[in-house]
Amino acid sequence: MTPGARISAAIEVLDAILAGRPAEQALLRWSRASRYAGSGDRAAVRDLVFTALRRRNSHAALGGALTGRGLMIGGLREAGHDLAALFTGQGHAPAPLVPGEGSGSAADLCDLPDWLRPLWDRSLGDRAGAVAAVMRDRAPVWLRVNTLKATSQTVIAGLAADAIAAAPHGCLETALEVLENERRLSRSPVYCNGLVELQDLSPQLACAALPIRPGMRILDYCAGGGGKTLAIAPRASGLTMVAHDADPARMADLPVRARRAGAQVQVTAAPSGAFDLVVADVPCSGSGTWRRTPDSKWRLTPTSLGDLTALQSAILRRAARHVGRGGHLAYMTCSVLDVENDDQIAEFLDDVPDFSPVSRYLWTPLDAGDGFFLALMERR
Ligand SMILES: C[S@@+](CC[C@H](N)C(=O)[O-])C[C@H]1O[C@@H](n2cnc3c(N)ncnc32)[C@H](O)[C@@H]1O
Repeated sequence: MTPGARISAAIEVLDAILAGRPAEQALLRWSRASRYAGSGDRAAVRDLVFTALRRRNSHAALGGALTGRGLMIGGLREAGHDLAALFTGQGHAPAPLVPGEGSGSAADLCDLPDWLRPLWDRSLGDRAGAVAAVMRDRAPVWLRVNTLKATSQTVIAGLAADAIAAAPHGCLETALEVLENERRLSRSPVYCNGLVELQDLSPQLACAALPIRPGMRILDYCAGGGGKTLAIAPRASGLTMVAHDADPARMADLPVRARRAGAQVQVTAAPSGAFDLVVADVPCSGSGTWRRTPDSKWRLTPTSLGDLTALQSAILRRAARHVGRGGHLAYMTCSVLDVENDDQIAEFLDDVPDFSPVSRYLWTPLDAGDGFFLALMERR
């Protein structure tokens, strides 16, 4: 596909997203209907679409309209492209610009929904503007070394053999940032043989901050695909790892992933008995991960956020019942919003007096990876 044809495709996909279709679905539909598009074309169109969604407000302002065409004009203007050379109307390129099109300004615009700004500002204080600005960019790719099978050094060497460059984080040696050729990862033996998992830095730091000792009984109460379960399993010997989720289908791949990682995990629909540590990685707005899923930033509404906070509160209380005396409860979200984080913990500690706070972390892209929250509490 020519550069102009890729832009036309991105315009079509963005229009479908603006009409309400989730981004992944819209991309998949376009890709199925466009057999002529190679893998490079699909990756390029995806990049154009995701960049436009990350910067939706400012690109719409620069492009003069909140439409696929407006977003692409705004994005290409911001990146300094020659619009006349791309919008030619020739072949599959978009129609030429009409006079005045694409002459808007985006000064002082923030790429967050307007209704969310007060919550965002209250949650992040003097970091609010800087975190919002970083969220306009692509997130780096991080790997977690599976220490049941490999060391960071062997992984780095194995990846290098596939021309993939990776480097460890200064504070957590088992977290590797992929610096070059990330698209080769899915075929690399290091990845296929379970020596690494794709996992952002911040949840890795959160799992590393959990108080884990050999022989503990640990319940991952919202296990989903098992990202936290598999990050915790290598941390000590003799752990009993139990994974639970209200939607068992979300855990369908967990046994295969655990086998590939060499980890022992019991999957259950009904956890029983007391645990030394219960992890509640609750459903959330994902506001810390909007670099990766930028369309969810525009889909979130005050109502859906209210529904989420009610669910988080209920899960936290249910998960707490499984913590034994002297055990810990770890509440996690990939959100930076107080209403999902500190406010939840403050209310919980007021309501459930046998828990006391131990520690609290809020990572943001300014100091780690995605936005991620962890509150650790102890049952007296
Ligand atoms: C943020 S995701 C978990 C991600 C997972 N821990 C990981 O690292 O891959 C939240 C999970 O909570 C589950 N969930 C929703 N309501 C729940 C409930 N009432 N009890 C337990 N799990 C619930 C969802 O099905 C979803 O899989």
